[in-house]
Amino acid sequence: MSSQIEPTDALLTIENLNVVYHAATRVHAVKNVSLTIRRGEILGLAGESGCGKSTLAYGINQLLKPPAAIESGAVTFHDSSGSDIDILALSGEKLRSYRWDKTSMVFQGAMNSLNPVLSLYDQIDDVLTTHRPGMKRAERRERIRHLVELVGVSADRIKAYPHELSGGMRQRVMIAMALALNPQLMIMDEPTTALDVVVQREILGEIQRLRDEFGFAVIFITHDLPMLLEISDRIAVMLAGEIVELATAEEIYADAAHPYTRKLLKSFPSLTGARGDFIRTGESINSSTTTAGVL
Ligand SMILES: Nc1ncnc2c1ncn2[C@@H]1O[C@H](COP(=O)(O)OP(=O)(O)OP(=O)(O)O)[C@@H](O)[C@H]1O
Repeated sequence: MSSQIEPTDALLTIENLNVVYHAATRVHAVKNVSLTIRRGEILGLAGESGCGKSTLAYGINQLLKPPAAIESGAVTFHDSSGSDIDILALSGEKLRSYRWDKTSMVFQGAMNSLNPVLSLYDQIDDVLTTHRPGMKRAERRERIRHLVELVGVSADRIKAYPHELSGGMRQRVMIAMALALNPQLMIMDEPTTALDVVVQREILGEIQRLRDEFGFAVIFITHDLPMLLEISDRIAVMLAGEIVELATAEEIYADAAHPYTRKLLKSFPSLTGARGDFIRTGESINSSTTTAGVL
């Protein structure tokens, strides 16, 4: 549970958000959710499959499509410039630029959504040419090399195509793209689920290190509560569309208040080891950061 940053002020405020799917049967997927994301924090969003985590994440970034509809609520981004942005009122170009500039997303299975016919270089270059039209070619080249190195991919691989890379490397490239415009918030929806445990931990270490270096906030979504206990500053637990508990990772681990949180904790029997470490790989993530970046 590393955090050199003391997150104090609000970056994103969600107020009484309600999202409904108007499908064959009406599904009230997000119920009256209110939540504040603090600048620079890693906020874990936990809960079993179907509880509404992705719907909430997509909703706060205005990425939901019919039959989903935001029925009510407000989402406000408190920009570092001092101005507040009413996200649900954004549309068109303003919404597109908000999404990459202020908030970026790494989706579930995103590593498979890289364009197979473009090199890594060209995919990252695409983000920069679209959103930073004033940037010169040489500046973009420099930025792309820097970005891939930041996420632990050697710059001499940037001309490679997605199929030439391992899943872990592809996911690192997705994170590099998400970092491209220096966002203040990164939403990560199960970013490591498809990866094996060792690679998963390296990438988690990388995310923490980057957060410490750049100070962006992260909403990290997964059903894997032990993973969240290790990397999050605070954890929100979702059950049937509602946030039923919000506390620091330490509080959740030591003294979860809600019976559902306790049930979730119990459903991971290998949570604690003899040394009190989380023993998914036998050591705590903080002690594994030295190996982060090794592929
Ligand atoms: N397109 C859709 N049409 C109807 N209902 C949907 C649709 N997408 C999601 N839902 C329902 O909304 C609820 C929340 O789903 P959501 O995908 O947000 O949950 P989740 O917690 O992210 O699950 P997972 O971890 O499996 O991704 C579920 O009951 C789901 O069945």
